[in-house]
Amino acid sequence: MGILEKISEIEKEIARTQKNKATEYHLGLLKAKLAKYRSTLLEPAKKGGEKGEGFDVLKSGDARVALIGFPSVGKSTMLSTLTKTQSEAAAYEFTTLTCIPGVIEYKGANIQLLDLPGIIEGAAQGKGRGRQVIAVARTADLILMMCDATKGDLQKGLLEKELESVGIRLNRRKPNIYFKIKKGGGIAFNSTLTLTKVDEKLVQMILHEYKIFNAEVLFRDDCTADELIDVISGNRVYLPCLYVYNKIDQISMEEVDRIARQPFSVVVSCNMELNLDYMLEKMWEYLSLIRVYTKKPGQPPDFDDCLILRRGCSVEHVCHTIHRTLAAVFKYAIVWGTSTKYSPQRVGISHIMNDEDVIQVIKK
Ligand SMILES: Nc1nc2c(ncn2[C@@H]2O[C@H](COP(=O)(O)OP(=O)(O)OP(=O)(O)O)[C@@H](O)[C@H]2O)c(=O)[nH]1
Ligand SMILES: [K+]
Ligand SMILES: [Mg+2]
Repeated sequence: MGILEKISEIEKEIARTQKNKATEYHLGLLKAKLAKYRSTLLEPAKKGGEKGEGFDVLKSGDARVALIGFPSVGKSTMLSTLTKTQSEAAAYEFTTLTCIPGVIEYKGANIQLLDLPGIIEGAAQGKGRGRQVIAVARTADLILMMCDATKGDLQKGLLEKELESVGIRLNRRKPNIYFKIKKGGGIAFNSTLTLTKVDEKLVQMILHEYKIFNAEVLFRDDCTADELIDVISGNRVYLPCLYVYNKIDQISMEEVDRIARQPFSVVVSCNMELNLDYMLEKMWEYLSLIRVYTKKPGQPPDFDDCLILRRGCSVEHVCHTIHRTLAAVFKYAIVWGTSTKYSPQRVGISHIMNDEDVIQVIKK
């Protein structure tokens, strides 16, 4: 039996197994098996097989955004509208066959936008260019999942399932489970709170399925068996995702309103250039980017040129961005903006910066 058949067998068995207390362990075990087989699909393709030609685009700029969606939802139209790059758009499916990079200039940042071939159900198992597209998606900082607003909610669910099956977790946090393989001592299992979704026996069974007999496992949240499997597998990526519903020029106002209210969703029309500004604003927010302006002593801040950093970054990150040796000679900094109680305020190297703060670094 091939891997794909094994996967499909297990999926079928999971589907027909009723979920209750008596089947809990059996299901947990099946899920662990499924995760193991699926991870073999992530391994690079063998020589002579499918190659990633045209897909290994170099990362550039401050962040990378990947356009993922079914064929003909308007991905290429979006790239051509938002960047200086033109990507062929047409009414037939699979117009785009490789990865086409463009640059969005927004709030002083250069954001790399990647147009990709459409993906379909079964993409994760190699249908179309599915595996190459998914490999690129894993390298992105944000997924723009584009759906055709005229086609209802089906596309979203199918795409999520494809990405989910190859270990891409959208809009979710990493499970708060401490996990460490040991040389001996058996399985040390603990939790910091009462667990309602797994118990020690299930955890042991799942670990044994992975042939792990010595490990320390500490649940710091009421996590599920699936989340434990994610942690053990270790090759999961956690990405923010914005669902972009295109072609709203084709649907009723009521329908537009309904879709726009869904979580993580924006509605646009690339052809008519409707609501793209709002989408860019959301994209910026989901990327967690911030702008920091620098100021030299006795001079006004340099508002023409900002540093692009991630939310939560410290003065130390700012120093490294300015020059790699600056942190070593750092004495203190003066910051104007919303991150301080007073403006200006003297801060240390671990101070956390906010969007649009101004900073002056004082050297030793
Ligand atoms: N009505 C309408 N049509 C659109 C809109 N955006 C794109 N289209 C049309 O949708 C069709 C497909 O657009 P593409 O940009 O080629 O779609 P794609 O997702 O890149 O397609 P593939 O590369 O084949 O996966 C074209 O005929 C576009 O003109 C829109 O906002 N409204
Ligand atoms: K198309
Ligand atoms: Mg295209």
